[in-house]
Amino acid sequence: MSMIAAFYGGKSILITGATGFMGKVLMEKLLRTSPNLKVIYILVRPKAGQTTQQRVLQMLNSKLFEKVKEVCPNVHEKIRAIYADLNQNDFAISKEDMQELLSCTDIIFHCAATVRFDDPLRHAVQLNVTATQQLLLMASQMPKLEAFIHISTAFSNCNLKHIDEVIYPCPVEPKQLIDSMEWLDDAIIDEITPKLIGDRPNTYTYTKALGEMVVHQESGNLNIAIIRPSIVGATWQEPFPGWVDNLNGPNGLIIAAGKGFLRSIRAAPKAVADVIPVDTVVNLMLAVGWYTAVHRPKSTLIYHCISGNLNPCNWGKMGIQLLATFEKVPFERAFRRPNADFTTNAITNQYWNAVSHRAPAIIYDFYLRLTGRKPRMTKLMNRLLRTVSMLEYFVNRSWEWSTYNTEMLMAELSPEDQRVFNFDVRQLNWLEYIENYVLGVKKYLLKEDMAGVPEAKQHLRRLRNIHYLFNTALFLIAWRLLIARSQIARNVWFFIVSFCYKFLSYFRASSTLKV
Ligand SMILES: CCCCCCCCCCCCCCCCCCCCCC(=O)SCCNC(=O)CCNC(=O)[C@H](O)C(C)(C)COP(=O)(O)OP(=O)(O)OC[C@H]1O[C@@H](n2cnc3c(N)ncnc32)[C@H](O)[C@@H]1OP(=O)(O)O
Ligand SMILES: NC(=O)C1=CN([C@@H]2O[C@H](COP(=O)(O)OP(=O)(O)OC[C@H]3O[C@@H](n4cnc5c(N)ncnc54)[C@H](OP(=O)(O)O)[C@@H]3O)[C@@H](O)[C@H]2O)C=CC1
Repeated sequence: MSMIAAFYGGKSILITGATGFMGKVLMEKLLRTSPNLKVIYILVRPKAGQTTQQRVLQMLNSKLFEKVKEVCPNVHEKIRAIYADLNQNDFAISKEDMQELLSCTDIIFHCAATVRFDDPLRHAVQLNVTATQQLLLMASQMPKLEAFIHISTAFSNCNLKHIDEVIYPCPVEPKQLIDSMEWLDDAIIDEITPKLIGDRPNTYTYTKALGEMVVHQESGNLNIAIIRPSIVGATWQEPFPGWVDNLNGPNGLIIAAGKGFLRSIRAAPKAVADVIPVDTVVNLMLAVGWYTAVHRPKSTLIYHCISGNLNPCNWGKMGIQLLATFEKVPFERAFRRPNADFTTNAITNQYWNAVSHRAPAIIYDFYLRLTGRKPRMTKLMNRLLRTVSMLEYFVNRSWEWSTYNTEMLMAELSPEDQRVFNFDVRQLNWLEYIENYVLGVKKYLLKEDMAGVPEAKQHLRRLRNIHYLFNTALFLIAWRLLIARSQIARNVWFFIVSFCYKFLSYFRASSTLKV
């Protein structure tokens, strides 16, 4: 019997960010392995015209939750959605709901965050710092609370090369920053943002670091742990391989590469691609929740959830495997044939962006205009290149994270728990994982049917022929223009033609002699 699964039995668990990528997988695993848990409270806001209840229903009816319904048919009853907006005071939770949360919660998993790299500092501070502070305040009023698990990111200290399982000091006091956000206007905040974030690449990593500092400062008597996952990718094994549901991290780029929009990237092929499957992160979260509540470590432990030091894969290898999979199971209606060129040189990158990305987009828009349709490819390409430029920081560097706490925890688990809550990434086969990842992107993000694969392959063959034709035509035109303008080119041309003629004559003469 799994000790961890038994631990969650009968518990009331509060999850923030449950509608997000990680939150959904966490809920699914909890319900599947501990169907006798008491309740999962989730803080949900209405969104895109849907009420909180509608959102939860839609989520539970998705493919991700199909398996869990077999072991826990009353899954709807186990989840209690609470209207909340983490940007509001007291999260805009009603008095009755707040009372219930305060008196009943046993464990908190704090996953909610803004993960956008370009969020204005005010918004990122509000969600990643102030909301964490408010949640800690709430937690301190929960008499039954056994553990508070805070999800940060391995990149919160990405300005360092080697990162230990400690909280590093921030150049600014989080409380001072929170206070200043109240009286500074947006224009001034935007102006000082680059100075504040310093050598971090964006407001996301900066505010996640501040969030950790707040957790450290306001932990009081709470039993707290911090988990720092690296780049979270599709599921590895559970509930089934390859599940993804948003365009963050590698997902958007896999689509862009598979559809042939993105054919080269400024990235170091040897840099470690520190991707970690979402189910691995969730298994570690649940193990940490159990360990923190049961063993009550004296200080806040930080756990790095990364793949690089145990089972490294690099971007070059990932690119090759992606191409091999696109070959086997291509995405439908590709714009161009997939390709994955890497360069670390900024000028070469500009060149490839112009030739391989912008020029085809302009030509395609010209074709759309000619056929009476609205041009759209240039706009799409500019947006994609902007996204790629924001991710470049993470694909041109490697980091080293120490993993003593994660390894200690692995050793603490019983063999059964090591199996059910497996977070040992050494067992991951990258080639298989990447293949399933691409299949998952195709099925769950692009909603493409496998029946369309032969047609997609046919389409790629057509694109290859168009590519050859286009290149031949371009070469002939360029050559013709050169011959018209340059005596040297003309001489070279006559030399090649006469050489070929002589070669053919010799070949014909020698074959006649043999006869
Ligand atoms: C040559 C080929 C290559 C070969 C292959 C080589 C290997 C390939 C492997 C790949 C290497 C992976 C490197 C990963 C590094 C991750 C590092 C993470 C480190 C930290 C991890 C964390 O701790 S935390 C999670 C990370 N946090 C994000 O990852 C959010 C990012 N994101 C945003 O910060 C905003 O998204 C941003 C971008 C501002 C746009 O902002 P924006 O306002 O312009 O756009 P919006 O987001 O509003 O979206 C507008 C439309 O773009 C669509 N779209 C959104 N994202 C898209 C996307 N990535 N690719 C395409 N399309 C995307 C969206 O679906 C909308 O489509 P529509 O308009 O049709 O609805
Ligand atoms: N994905 C990754 O690669 C990595 C993620 N992380 C961390 O993991 C955690 C989860 O990330 P992930 O699941 O990928 O992120 P998502 O963007 O998928 O989910 C974010 C969640 O936060 C919720 N949220 C955002 N704003 C509010 C608000 N004002 N009120 C209530 N809820 C809100 C979202 O709700 P809604 O659905 O309403 O928008 C959503 O449920 C984050 O803390 C992130 O920093 C760390 C490393 C890597």
